[in-house]
Amino acid sequence: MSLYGKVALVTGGAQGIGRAVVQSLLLSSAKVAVVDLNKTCGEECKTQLDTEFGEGHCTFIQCDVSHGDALRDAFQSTVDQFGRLDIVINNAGINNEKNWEKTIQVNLTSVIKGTYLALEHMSKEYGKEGGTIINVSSMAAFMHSPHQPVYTATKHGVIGFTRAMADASSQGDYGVRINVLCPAFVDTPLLHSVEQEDNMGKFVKFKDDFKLRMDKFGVLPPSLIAEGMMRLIMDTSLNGAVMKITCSKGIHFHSYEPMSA
Ligand SMILES: NC(=O)C1=CN([C@@H]2O[C@H](COP(=O)(O)OP(=O)(O)OC[C@H]3O[C@@H](n4cnc5c(N)ncnc54)[C@H](O)[C@@H]3O)[C@@H](O)[C@H]2O)C=CC1
Ligand SMILES: CCCCCC(=O)CC\C=C/C=C/C=C/[C@@H](O)[C@@H](O)CCCC(=O)O
Repeated sequence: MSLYGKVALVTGGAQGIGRAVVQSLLLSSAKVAVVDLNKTCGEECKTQLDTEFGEGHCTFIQCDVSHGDALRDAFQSTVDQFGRLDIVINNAGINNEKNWEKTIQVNLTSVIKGTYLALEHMSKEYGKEGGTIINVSSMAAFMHSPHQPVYTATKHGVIGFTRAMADASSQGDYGVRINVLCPAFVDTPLLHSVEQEDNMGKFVKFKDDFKLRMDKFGVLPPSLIAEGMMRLIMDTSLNGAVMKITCSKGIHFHSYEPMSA
């Protein structure tokens, strides 16, 4: 299915998982706003994508997603440049147990803010045409470990928030599908931050345990996460889905017990 005429916004889109998703969106003919803190990486990314896809298909907006007004401006700038918004990927994330308050701001608060801003631009509640939102969590929300307590907490939070918002969307007739994606270990720069005391603080001493888990469970290519993301975007039957991507089971979904009294 083509995404011709659709406009996407990807936070943390300049490298890693976000960069792979941007590539897939452009290959499907969507227009894409790459929203990222890293100016150098973002500008390099745009130059490469302009060369590959031609100018005018993507834009780079430098923005710290944890600054609420800046994130609001990034959404507005996307709509100003491309005329509409249909797909929002709240992907930007960090792994910092030392500055754990920042980890909560980037990984959870900004995902909530990004979801609310997406709804302002896409929900029928606001007179808009509908759309789809994907929030990025992690398998860390299902398999906790001693080296990332706050990171793990934020990823649990992303799942709970997304599932509740998906119900709000269906019951409130927002016309917006809201799903969550949980990758296992992925080969990106973030994965290497686990070795650094600056990121992990006192939990850095558990890095060998982390590496053992990586050896045991394997490391996924970012392209497979992009493939899962495209499935969540294209499959219009999905709302409130929790997609997991692991080496052992590939792309699959978590199933929950039905709600009981
Ligand atoms: N790499 C992995 O093994 C896994 C990653 N994830 C999640 O996937 C998402 C993407 O991670 P990766 O691509 O691995 O990381 P990465 O570090 O390779 O890329 C993250 C991107 O987000 C940007 N970013 C960071 N803080 C930002 C901020 N405040 N405002 C705007 N942009 C910001 C960075 O500049 C970077 O371009 C994160 O939410 C992460 O928690 C989930 C499971 C596994
Ligand atoms: C240093 C920051 C990077 C953050 C890394 C993560 O977010 C990593 C995710 C953590 C755990 C991954 C576990 C993977 C397990 C699977 O391969 C599988 O064995 C689990 C199967 C369970 C299932 O799919 O239901």
